[in-house]
Amino acid sequence: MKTRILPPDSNVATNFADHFIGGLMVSDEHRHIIFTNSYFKQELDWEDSHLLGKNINTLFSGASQIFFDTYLFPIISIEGQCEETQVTLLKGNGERLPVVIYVRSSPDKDGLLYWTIVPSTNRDKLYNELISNRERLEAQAERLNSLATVDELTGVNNRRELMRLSETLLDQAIRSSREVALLFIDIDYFKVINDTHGHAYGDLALKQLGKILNEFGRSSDIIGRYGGEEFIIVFPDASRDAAQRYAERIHKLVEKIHLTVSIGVSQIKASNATPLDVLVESADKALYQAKSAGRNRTVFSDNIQGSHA
Ligand SMILES: Nc1nc2c(ncn2[C@@H]2O[C@H](COP(=O)(O)OP(=O)(O)OP(=O)(O)O)[C@@H](O)[C@H]2O)c(=O)[nH]1
Repeated sequence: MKTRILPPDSNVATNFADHFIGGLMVSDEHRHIIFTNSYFKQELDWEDSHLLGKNINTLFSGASQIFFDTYLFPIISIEGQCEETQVTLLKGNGERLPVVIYVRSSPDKDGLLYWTIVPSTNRDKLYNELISNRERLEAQAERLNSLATVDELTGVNNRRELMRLSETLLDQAIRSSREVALLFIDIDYFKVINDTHGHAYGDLALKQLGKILNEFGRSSDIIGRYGGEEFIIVFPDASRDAAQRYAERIHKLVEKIHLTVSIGVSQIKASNATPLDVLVESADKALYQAKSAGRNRTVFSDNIQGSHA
């Protein structure tokens, strides 16, 4: 098949300009418009007679004109072109249209500038879609992360996250010879509450307790649901007195939602590198003592003595 080559004098260049998907324009050394393709008439509502021979400023917003003088023309005079710049074009009917322009000076140094003008509406739309997709994905990732770490019913850390955070806190405390207290909190007679008022009521009680503990703790405290009606709080820099006061405040707060809890407390002292599971086990034993001694009280693991709230 014979290749078809267009003769240099064919009018394909003009046709091409008129079929181009954006505006093509040429301005002279006085910044007067000397050529526009049919896009200006068909899509931008400009008559040739209103543009040809006019200053290019006719076509652009005041802010865009300032931008031309301070950026676009200086760049073109140095680099010969200015690529992909967003400005505001004024349509023949007065509407404003965000466009991206590419401007290139003529290599003949005759002062002519060749302008390509493409509406950026679609580009902006695409960009906004990308942004909102990204935000959606981030929100989903955050939700998944929260599902993996937060106990859905009570809003406190789930058991796995509780243990993970507690291990970290314990490691840091042991390295810096600081004290740590672990409070094992268990609702009293919760089975009776469930049996008397129903499981949904029991759930609500757990939810309220989770909220109270979350609001009560400092940001450095780790609060989590260890199991059914059991919660654990681990907090640093806890002297015995501080842990005692902490537990007493919990007893008081819990009364407000018509519950009582028993609390077992274990501690690590400055130089004593106790592993987390040993700390949990000691607190659990102290909790058992608190239950045996009549509930609604706190017992410390080191002396297994009752102390009424
Ligand atoms: N509503 C509700 N109940 C739960 C949940 N998880 C565990 N429970 C209930 O908690 C109750 C715990 O009962 P027990 O271990 O006998 O303890 P208790 O009745 O609190 O008695 P003491 O701890 O000895 O004071 C059981 O009836 C469980 O079914 C939960 O997510 N929602």
